Amino acid sequence: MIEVRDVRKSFGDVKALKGVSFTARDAQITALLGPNGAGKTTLLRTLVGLLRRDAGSIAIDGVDPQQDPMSVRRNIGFLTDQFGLYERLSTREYLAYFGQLNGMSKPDIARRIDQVTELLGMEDIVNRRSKGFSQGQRIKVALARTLLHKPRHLLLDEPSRGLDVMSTRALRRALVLLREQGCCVIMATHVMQEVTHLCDDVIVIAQGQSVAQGTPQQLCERTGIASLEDAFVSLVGEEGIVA
Ligand SMILES: Nc1ncnc2c1ncn2[C@@H]1O[C@H](COP(=O)(O)OP(=O)(O)OP(=O)(O)O)[C@@H](O)[C@H]1O
Repeated sequence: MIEVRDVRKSFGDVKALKGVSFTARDAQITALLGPNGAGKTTLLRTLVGLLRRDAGSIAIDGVDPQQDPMSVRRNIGFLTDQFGLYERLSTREYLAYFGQLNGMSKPDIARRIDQVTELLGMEDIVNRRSKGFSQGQRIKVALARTLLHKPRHLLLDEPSRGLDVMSTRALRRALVLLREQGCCVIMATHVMQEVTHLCDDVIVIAQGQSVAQGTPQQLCERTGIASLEDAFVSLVGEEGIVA
């Protein structure tokens, strides 16, 4: 479970987070919805302890990532917008390296590489070096790395960008499986269809503030609007300004 209370973060004069609060539960996929520049990436980076918050509290299964970053990172998979692939390593070598960093045994690593390769349909690239990989291929490798150690918490920053239809479906299947296994998934996305079909809970963030949380249906009921996309626009205002 991830609990966030009144988290604030500025970069100089830019107030990226101005008070974000929510709870993301285990065995749920929680969408983080917000306009460009709303603070989603900043929030995710703060949750894993890559950025220091200025104020507020964060508890990941009760642990503050600022107090104990290593223990939090062992239990988290984080897909960022920067994939950080090593071009001279094959996908298999790259995944094995991260498996070792996460303290997995060799047989475990070999088994999991086979599983994520099948899950994400990566058979064609698992033995290729990543130099020259397409955007979709790069994101698959990064996703595989994120899933390899079966993290208790999964934070995904726009995971389906650049994926083709088959890969998007594979990603959704992988997330549903993780949810069944009790994983707490938070996913920043702009794809409303993904939210409607996949997500149990939605956090709406605008201008650095959390403005609403609920199931897609609850957000529609709250705004009196049938479509989630229109409800979202109503909640954040046409210009991304909180209604
Ligand atoms: N390192 C930084 N230095 C200065 N400003 C930053 C930095 N990182 C983020 N910001 C600013 O903080 C605000 C929130 O940015 P963030 O990337 O978190 O938004 P986002 O919701 O992820 O946006 P998008 O949907 O466009 O990816 C923006 O105004 C951005 O310009």
